[in-house]
Amino acid sequence: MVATVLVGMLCAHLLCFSVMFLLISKRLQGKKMGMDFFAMGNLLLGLAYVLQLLEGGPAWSLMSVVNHTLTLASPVAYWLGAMRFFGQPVPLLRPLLALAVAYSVAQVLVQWSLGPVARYAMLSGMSALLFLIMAITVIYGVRTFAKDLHGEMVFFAVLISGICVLNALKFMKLLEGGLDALQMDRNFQLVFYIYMSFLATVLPPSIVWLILRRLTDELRGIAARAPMTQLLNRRGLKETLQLCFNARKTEAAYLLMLDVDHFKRINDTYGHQIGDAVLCHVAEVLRATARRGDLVSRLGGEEFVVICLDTDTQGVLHLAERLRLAVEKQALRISDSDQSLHCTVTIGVSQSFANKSALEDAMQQADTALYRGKASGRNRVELFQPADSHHPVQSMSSSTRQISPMI
Ligand SMILES: Nc1nc2c(ncn2[C@@H]2O[C@H](COP(=O)(O)OP(=O)(O)OP(=O)(O)O)[C@@H](O)[C@H]2O)c(=O)[nH]1
Repeated sequence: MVATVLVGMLCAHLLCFSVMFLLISKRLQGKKMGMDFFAMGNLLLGLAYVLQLLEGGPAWSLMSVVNHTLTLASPVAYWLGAMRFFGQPVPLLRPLLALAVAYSVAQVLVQWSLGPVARYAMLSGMSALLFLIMAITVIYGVRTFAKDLHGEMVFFAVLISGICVLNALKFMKLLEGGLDALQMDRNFQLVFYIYMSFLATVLPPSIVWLILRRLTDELRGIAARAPMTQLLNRRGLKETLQLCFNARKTEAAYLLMLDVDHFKRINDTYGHQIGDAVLCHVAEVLRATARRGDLVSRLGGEEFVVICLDTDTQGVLHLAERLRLAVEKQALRISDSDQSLHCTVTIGVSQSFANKSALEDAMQQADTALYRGKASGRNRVELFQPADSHHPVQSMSSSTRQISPMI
């Protein structure tokens, strides 16, 4: 009786969460992250338990063959769903149909040649094997494809190992005690159903949590980047810098402010579309030339900021010169024409700073040095000098800046 109630509740859980997964997958539209596959996994397992309730006990019937096939197909659907979640474009229906046909034929052959115990043992053995492979893959994922989901993956590995062990025990009990081991109210079967009910309650919210994490990470990524260049924006720069200082990855940082020279002329001569292409080109050159770990951002207009971590004054001046040279040397080919467009940048470099609250000061310093560079002829690197604070270089509006030909 207790076991029947447990299995009944298990069915209700599985089928309700199947509908919920389906609704979420519809809501996610194009990028379903495997939710439709998880819905299918829950549906197959839910139907398998419905058939088990209808059967009552071990029997050789079409219903039993279908029940076993559905039971084995559901972890395969979860498995494929997990692959989808991690971005693999795997199909669902064809593998499931192939499995259903192959496993149904295998059941008939095993029942006919080895008897009913062997057929039930085959289901437990195959399930244990599937869950073992799943647990190993999840543990492998902690170190490779799912590094960012470390805690969640360990949690899944523990849960999957539990069901793997229970299926292995069932396999052995069947070999030792025959079909009697499957009586629903036996202690082992009760433990089995309690664990399955626990999984059916805990796993779906955990999967929804994974989806939520992916979505919020994506939203945070979108909010932290400028759409045109895909570089960090001001908000993204501040957040990433804070993370670097929090993780104590860096003791001190330098801020480089880069401004495209005579950018207004580029816009006026070639139009805003080419102006935008120049900004994307400069962004790409900066991204490719900066060191791994340096933070490259566009704050707006034709101004870029690079934050260099783990270096000293000599190192940052060297890097700034490398960036300046890279922009000067790499021309942008204008599409639909043989022309290529050269541009240059002027770079102001701040003094070193060691926490996020000093960021605004560092920007001010780099800005002051940048304007000194503009006043001194552009296409150059200028380091902020403490004396600049006493005799600040006047910020020049575009109308008072010296304009020299550059294209
Ligand atoms: N195409 C394009 N133009 C932009 C964008 N943001 C700002 N601008 C233009 O960039 C130009 C900046 O010009 P100025 O600030 O006068 O500076 P400049 O011509 O680069 O001269 P210097 O900085 O003194 O060398 C302005 O004409 C802005 O309209 C953008 O996203 N795309």
